[in-house]
Order: sequence, then structure tokens, then C-alpha cells
Amino acid sequence: MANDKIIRQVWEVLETRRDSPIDSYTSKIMQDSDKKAEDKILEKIAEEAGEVLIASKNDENLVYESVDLIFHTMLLLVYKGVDIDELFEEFERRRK
Ligand SMILES: N=c1c2ncn([C@@H]3O[C@H](COP(=O)(O)OP(=O)(O)OP(=O)(O)O)[C@@H](O)[C@H]3O)c2ncn1[C@@H]1O[C@H](COP(=O)(O)O)[C@@H](O)[C@H]1O
Repeated sequence: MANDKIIRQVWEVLETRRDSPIDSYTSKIMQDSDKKAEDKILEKIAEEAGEVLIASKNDENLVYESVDLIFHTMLLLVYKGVDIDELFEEFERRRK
């Protein structure tokens, strides 16, 4: 079984890509001039949300497309400086 620590690990890689940019997809998208970077990530999220919708309706590639959406949402949160623990704490807060 895959380990759920992967989310934290990917989050940490994204923080490193933000703070110590290299020639990579996530560094490049986050290094774009401020406003453009945010817009590009938001565009990606909208695009991936549409792909999730199609995947669900067609019963095809739903997990794959959902990971694309979750990944780009993580990228936005890292770009905006959100700490991963804020995310987990919010889930905890809502737990019944
Ligand atoms: N999980 C991902 C991940 N998921 C998707 N992508 C990239 O996001 C980009 C856009 O995704 P798309 O689905 O739109 O792919 P596409 O090729 O444009 O086209 P489609 O055919 O899917 O429409 C592609 O270049 C994907 O490779 C990712 N890029 C990176 N990661 C993780 O982020 C870390 C840092 O990535 P780098 O910046 O590349 O080092 C990596 O170690 C990975 O763990």
C-alpha cells in the first residue's frame, strides 16, 4: 500500500522548488512574475477540475485526473505560503 506521507513529501519538495528555484515545472510556474504565476496556477486548477468532471462522467482516469487537480491545488497553497499543517488542522476542526 502506498504511504500517505507522500502528500507531506511532495509538499516539502514544492516548498524547496519555491525557495530554491531550479529548472523544473513547479519552480518555473512559481517564479513567473507574481500575478502571472498565480493566474497560471489558477488556470491549471480550473483546467484540471474540468478534466475530473469528464473523467467521472466517462468512468475513465478518475484517479489520475484527481491527482492532477489535488497536485495543482497543493502548488497554489505552497505558492501562497500556506503551511501544510494548516490544511490538516482544518480537516481536524471539521471532524465530527
Ligand atoms: N506530482 C507532480 C505532478 N503532477 C503533474 N505534474 C506536471 O504538471 C504539468 C501539467 O500537467 P497536465 O496534466 O496538464 O499535463 P500536460 O502534459 O500539460 O497535458 P495533459 O495531456 O495531461 O493535458 C505536467 O508537466 C506534469 O508533469 C507534476 N509535476 C510534479 N509533481 C511533483 O512535484 C515535484 C516537483 O516537480 P518538479 O518541479 O518537476 O521538480 C515532483 O517531485 C513530483 O513529486
